[in-house]
Amino acid sequence: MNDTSETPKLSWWRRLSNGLKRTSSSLGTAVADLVTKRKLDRAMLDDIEDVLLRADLGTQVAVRIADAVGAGRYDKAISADEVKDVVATEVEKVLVPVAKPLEIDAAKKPFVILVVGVNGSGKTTTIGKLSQKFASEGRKVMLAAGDTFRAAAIEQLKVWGERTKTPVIAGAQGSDSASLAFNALTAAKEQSIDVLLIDTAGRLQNKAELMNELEKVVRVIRKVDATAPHAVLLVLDATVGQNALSQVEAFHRTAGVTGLVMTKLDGTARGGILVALAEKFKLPVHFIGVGEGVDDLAPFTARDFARAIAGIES
Ligand SMILES: Nc1nc2c(ncn2[C@@H]2O[C@H](COP(=O)(O)OP(=O)(O)OP(=O)(O)O)[C@@H](O)[C@H]2O)c(=O)[nH]1
Repeated sequence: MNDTSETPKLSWWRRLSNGLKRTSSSLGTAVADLVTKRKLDRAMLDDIEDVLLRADLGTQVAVRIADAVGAGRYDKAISADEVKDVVATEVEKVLVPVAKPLEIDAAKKPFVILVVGVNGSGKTTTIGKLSQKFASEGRKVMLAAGDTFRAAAIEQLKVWGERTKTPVIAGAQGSDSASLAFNALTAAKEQSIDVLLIDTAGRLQNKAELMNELEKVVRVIRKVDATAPHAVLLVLDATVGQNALSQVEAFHRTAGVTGLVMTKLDGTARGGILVALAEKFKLPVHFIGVGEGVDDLAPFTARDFARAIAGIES
């Protein structure tokens, strides 16, 4: 898939900027169209604000960027590259405080990671990718197929388990996911596992019954280890746009989200939603997914993301 002569950093940059191409090119094209024909005035700044809003960056950030573009530039010609530079600088400022790696505390054995999110957001795929990453760091990993709703999710996790040579604790479809999580954590303790990744069934944030079930999973895990889960990762699908805001609110209230993973940034022109989330919730963003392959999940870095979204080359 990648040119092996490239350094890993460069190949990841290429994957990131390719992944964000739909967002950056619609933003870049719109900006280029706006700035070529006239000198900067209030109307142009309003248009730039609209372009940023369409990329889902959120009102506050869009206004701030438009103000920064305008500062000292009224009645002068401005290039698209200048605007992109301002976008990148301002977006990076919002993202720096949230770009935090997921720290695995080796004193917690196992370090329990609960993975939550709405249906189809990419939880199971993300768990597979993380399992590969942790195993490659020499950690003993175990997976718990807590998405007992969907037979396909259990199978999908087993495939990832085989691929990454990771044990998978699974029950029958329809079995109680809280008791499965309990059994998995007990087994992980017995087997001196370093990281236990628990999958959960996708649930809509406004379905009280399913959200209560998630609370139960957390309560039951704590019977085995009062300090667990040590991380609660909310997996968000970037293509849902503004709906991600209410997902974060509801899952944070129910399960105490400690960090975000945003997937499918390759499939949307609205990748700016990550910036709006960072501005509003200030929750750590650990990883982003820009494809279905095992290498398409990477630690989140503010500068790279900001430059990629602004459409700046390398
Ligand atoms: N393009 C793209 N597709 C992704 C990414 N992450 C996951 N997917 C795809 O999204 C689909 C749903 O992913 P799953 O991992 O099954 O989602 P889930 O959250 O476990 O789904 P439920 O079990 O229904 O809740 C699959 O086809 C994945 O291959 C990504 O970063 N980019």
